[in-house]
Amino acid sequence: MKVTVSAPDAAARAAAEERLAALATPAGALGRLGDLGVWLAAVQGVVPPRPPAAVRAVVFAGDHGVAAHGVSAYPAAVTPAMVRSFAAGTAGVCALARQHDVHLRVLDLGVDDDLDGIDPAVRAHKVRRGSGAIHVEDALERAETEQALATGAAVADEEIAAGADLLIGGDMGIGNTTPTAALVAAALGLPAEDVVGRGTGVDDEGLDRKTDVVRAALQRAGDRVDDPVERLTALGSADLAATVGFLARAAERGVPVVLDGLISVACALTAEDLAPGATQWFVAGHRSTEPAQSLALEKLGLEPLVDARMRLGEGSGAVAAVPLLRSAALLLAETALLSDLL
Ligand SMILES: Cc1cc2ncn([C@H]3O[C@H](COP(=O)(O)O)[C@@H](O)[C@H]3O)c2cc1C
Ligand SMILES: O=C(O)c1cccnc1
Repeated sequence: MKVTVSAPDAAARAAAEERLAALATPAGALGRLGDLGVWLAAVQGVVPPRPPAAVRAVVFAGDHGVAAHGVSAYPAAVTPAMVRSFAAGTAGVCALARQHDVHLRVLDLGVDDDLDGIDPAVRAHKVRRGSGAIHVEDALERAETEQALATGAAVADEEIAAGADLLIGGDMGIGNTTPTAALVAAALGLPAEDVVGRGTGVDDEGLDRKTDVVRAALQRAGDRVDDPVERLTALGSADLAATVGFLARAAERGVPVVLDGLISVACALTAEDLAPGATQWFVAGHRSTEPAQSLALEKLGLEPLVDARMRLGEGSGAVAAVPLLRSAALLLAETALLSDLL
């Protein structure tokens, strides 16, 4: 099930590069903001680019079987509690989203709770409760992976139909830095020790347990991980597969995406396997403290915009980068040309 992705507009990129070089600034003085303006022109197909005005973020929530095996500093009960907090607008990313005028919605793909009383729209896409503990069993049945991938793609279509000109996929799910570290290790052919980080802040014993879980999961999955759908079935979860489907569909539809931390970037790495070329539509919002995120970004050839030692997830690092994207577009649009001043 390969997805076809077109390249961003090469003529717009070339024209934007030319305009950037002609601005009344010393050559290269805008640094990453200059590159970002050029990228925006290429993905929008217009020079100068428009500042993204309809930025829409979706938080994909789900629980992870490994959470019962000492891999997180927090209990799984936090996941449904946080989903209620997202719905109430009180999660960390909600404050950032309000500040930067980003539309945010949360969807339960696999929370291990019925979430009684919550807005039914939040639960409408649920695939299952929780996922298999990946060191002992598959995370999902293959049909569930396919359902979650299709759901994520449909959600991207909904957001694009609502007018999105920039998309963000966020995450909520205690334990999710374990399967995402495993997804990165599997995609890059790296051992567990290289990818595992402290997530919410596990101590040294927790880090050892987490490394053992990832090692056992990789061993158990074997070469099934060569196929991205099998990789998600063995090592992922419904929320992660939906995020992959969401990112792949955004690229297929030619809508740019700002990536977040480990969860987002691990899903982008998987989306690139499913939809070769998808990364051309992605920009890295921030650098997480998780080692697997940096390894995956390097593989994708992406350099993060913000490096603020954040490790929250939720899409927060991506939302925090939105003002830089808007600034980059405005700089390219509103700065005079040096030749007009002399
Ligand atoms: C209160 C709270 C809010 C969060 N918001 C995002 N995460 C993040 O931390 C978790 C991943 O880390 P680990 O793999 O160590 O469990 C996920 O829920 C992720 O969304 C949170 C975690 C907590 C505790
Ligand atoms: O990198 C992330 O997104 C991250 C890190 C720790 C915990 N939750 C998310």
